[in-house]
Amino acid sequence: MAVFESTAAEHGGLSRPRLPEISVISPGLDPRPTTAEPKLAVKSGLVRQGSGEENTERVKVYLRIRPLTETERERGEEQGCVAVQDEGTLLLKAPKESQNMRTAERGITQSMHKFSFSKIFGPETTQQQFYESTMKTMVKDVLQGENRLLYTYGVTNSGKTYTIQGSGRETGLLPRALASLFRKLQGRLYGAMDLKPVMYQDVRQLEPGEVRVEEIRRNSLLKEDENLTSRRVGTTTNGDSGFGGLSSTSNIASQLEDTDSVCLEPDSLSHSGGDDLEEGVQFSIWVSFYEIYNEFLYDLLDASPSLQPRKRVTLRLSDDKQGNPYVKDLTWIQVRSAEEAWKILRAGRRNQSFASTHLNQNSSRSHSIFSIRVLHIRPEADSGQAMHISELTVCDLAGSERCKEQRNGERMKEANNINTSLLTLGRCIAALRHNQNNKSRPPQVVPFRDSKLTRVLQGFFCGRGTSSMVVNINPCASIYDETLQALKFSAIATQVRHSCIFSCNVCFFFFFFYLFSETLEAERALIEERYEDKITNLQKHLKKFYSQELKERDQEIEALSAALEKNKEAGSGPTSEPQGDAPRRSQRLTAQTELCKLRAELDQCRAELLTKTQELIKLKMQLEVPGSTGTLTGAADRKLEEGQRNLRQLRLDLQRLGLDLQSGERACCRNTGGERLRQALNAADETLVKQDQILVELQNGLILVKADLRRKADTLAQTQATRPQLPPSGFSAPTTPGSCKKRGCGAAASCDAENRPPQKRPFFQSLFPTRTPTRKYNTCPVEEPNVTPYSRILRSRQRSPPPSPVTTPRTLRGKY
Ligand SMILES: Nc1ncnc2c1ncn2[C@@H]1O[C@H](COP(=O)(O)OP(=O)(O)OP(=O)(O)O)[C@@H](O)[C@H]1O
Repeated sequence: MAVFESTAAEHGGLSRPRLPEISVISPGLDPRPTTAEPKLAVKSGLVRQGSGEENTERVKVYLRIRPLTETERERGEEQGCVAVQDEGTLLLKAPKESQNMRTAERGITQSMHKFSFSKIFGPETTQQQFYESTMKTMVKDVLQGENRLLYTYGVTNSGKTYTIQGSGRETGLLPRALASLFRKLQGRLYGAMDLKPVMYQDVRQLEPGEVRVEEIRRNSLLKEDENLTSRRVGTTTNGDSGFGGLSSTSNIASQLEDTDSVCLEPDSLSHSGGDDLEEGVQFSIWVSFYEIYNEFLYDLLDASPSLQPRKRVTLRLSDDKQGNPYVKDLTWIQVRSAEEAWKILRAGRRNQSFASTHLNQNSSRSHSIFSIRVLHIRPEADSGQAMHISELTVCDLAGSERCKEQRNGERMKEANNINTSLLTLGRCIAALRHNQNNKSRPPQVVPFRDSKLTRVLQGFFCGRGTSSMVVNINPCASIYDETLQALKFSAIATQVRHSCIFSCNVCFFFFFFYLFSETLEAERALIEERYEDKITNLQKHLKKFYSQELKERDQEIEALSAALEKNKEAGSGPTSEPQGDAPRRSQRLTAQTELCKLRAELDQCRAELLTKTQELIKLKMQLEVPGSTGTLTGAADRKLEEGQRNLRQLRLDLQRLGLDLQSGERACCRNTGGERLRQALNAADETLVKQDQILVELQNGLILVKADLRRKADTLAQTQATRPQLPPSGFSAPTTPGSCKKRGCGAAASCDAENRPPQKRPFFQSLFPTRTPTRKYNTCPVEEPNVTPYSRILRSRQRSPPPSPVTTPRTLRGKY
């Protein structure tokens, strides 16, 4: 079965919420310090000036495995899933019931994992041994002016609090560090009352008078701790301190039972005296204690049990003049001995958030941060220049755990916040590692600001100090999967080197870049807002302008439409070129209407022409005279010939009219020849007028001929009367006196002529009907000298009867 070394080398970007299941072996990333790595010159700081990060130490990551309890053994939790291979290598083997084993059986993950650490401490490791290997050096560094951070990380119930604070006589790292610190400072402590408030104010940016307040708090806390210690005897159940119901004094009391004074092994006190301390420097020790609970900061030293229950005051994070974050208004208390500091720690612990979970009856529900500040003072020098501060911070992180296993809503919320802040810590460490290992690539932003925890610890990751990590694990098989995740997280930390000045600058750069980005973002939002306003205004104005324009256009269109309609109504035809389909259609309709009118007129003309033709035919028939009367009818023949010519001419004109009408129709269909149609019609009208004139002339000629003939007939009759003779058979007495009223009595003559063949019909019989000598021929020029035959004919022409419904000849009709 393959074994993989979990170095988390493949840990992706910052956005990946989960650590990779399997990491690839990367020999070049061996996290263990080698002998070739140079040791730092402690005095000169964390890194030597001008040195690169390659010369800096890797972050120390210690692993501590807690022993199984009897109960756990009885439950069968010991399945050999955690095995120490050597001093720095741990092997994890997934137990059967674990999720990891299930996924491994499906071939998704591996069932065995190998991890490397700076040093691994097994279950048999004592508190003293652990202190000696981890924190002892750190205390020494702090006294020499360095800043150090130690934090514990692990699953809940894995021994973090035990490691830091201890239990019973098994005192943890912190009390041992305090004891060691004060032992080393024996005879070098600066008197608290002699410390000028202004000196501390310069560093912490406190208002004058706060130191005095802190003195009062210190005394109050120390007094309360004494009261607590005296009350502790017999106190077992009353766990609520009145601060949110989260503290459990009984548990704390039981933890700290019989530890009224800090109990230390003789070894830890062996390094007494300040051999390594600078000559002439005196020291003042101040402590603070606060917790991060549900992403809120609470001062654990800002409470007195004698006070009534009240709402806890949250602290704010701020940045000092150098851009380093610090907790504003945090209580710092000067302590003069390890015992005093320990008492203050215990008093503060009473305010810490604890709760009972399914894994730990007294589980820390918050990250607690205890800080020791060492003021380096030269009494003979100016206070402002002589003072230097170093810090030792010990952070007991809350344990990571599965949220789903929390049935209580409050516990679930706590677990969520704990896991989120731990995840952010992991992201920060991963980003630091990425930036250190990939210098050619653009640096990633380290998300210190994403959680309160990473923000308060930021300075230690950015060159203001070094950090050491203690990973606590519980070898119980039932929490194997959680342990595996914690170890994967810690594997990333083993890849990180302590940040040098450059990294610090990079971090500050990130910080300022972040701030700058935020400022830019705010400005961008502001500009966007302004421009949105401007755009809105512009849109409003444009809308107004264009609506006005449209309104005016509409009005213009309406006016034009009205004018067009008016023109259409007024115009007799298409006077202008059609524009668009609608006008063209209307012009076509107008032309068709006119065409209909013209057709009607033409029909009327035809009918009249036909009538005239018939009349002419009749006249022709009437004018037909026998050869003996040729001398009398010569003029009539000439007139008749002329009439026939005119008739031909009339036919030709009619033909031309038809053609014109046809072309007019075509022009009308094309909708472009309205004018031509009009001209054609005018021409047709003119033709008709001419024909009328010709007809009138013809009729006049005929009348003249008739009158002439009548006169001659009268003369002939008178001549015959002088010689009595039988009247010719062609003459008959007039039937009625008024039968010849019209046009030379042609109708009466035609009545007789109908029964005879035309060529044999006597011309004069048809022209002169029989009448009495006293005939009432009102058109007689003798009887009516004012009424000439010409004027009568003209009158009759003007009063011509309406055209008879004579059908158009087929030949003509076919043309249309
Ligand atoms: N190295 C050890 N030797 C003996 N007992 C230990 C050791 N480590 C832890 N324990 C015991 O295990 C229990 C759980 O330890 P602790 O409370 O320190 O866990 P924790 O990780 O702080 O839990 P949480 O995160 O829930 O606060 C305690 O009873 C503690 O005394």
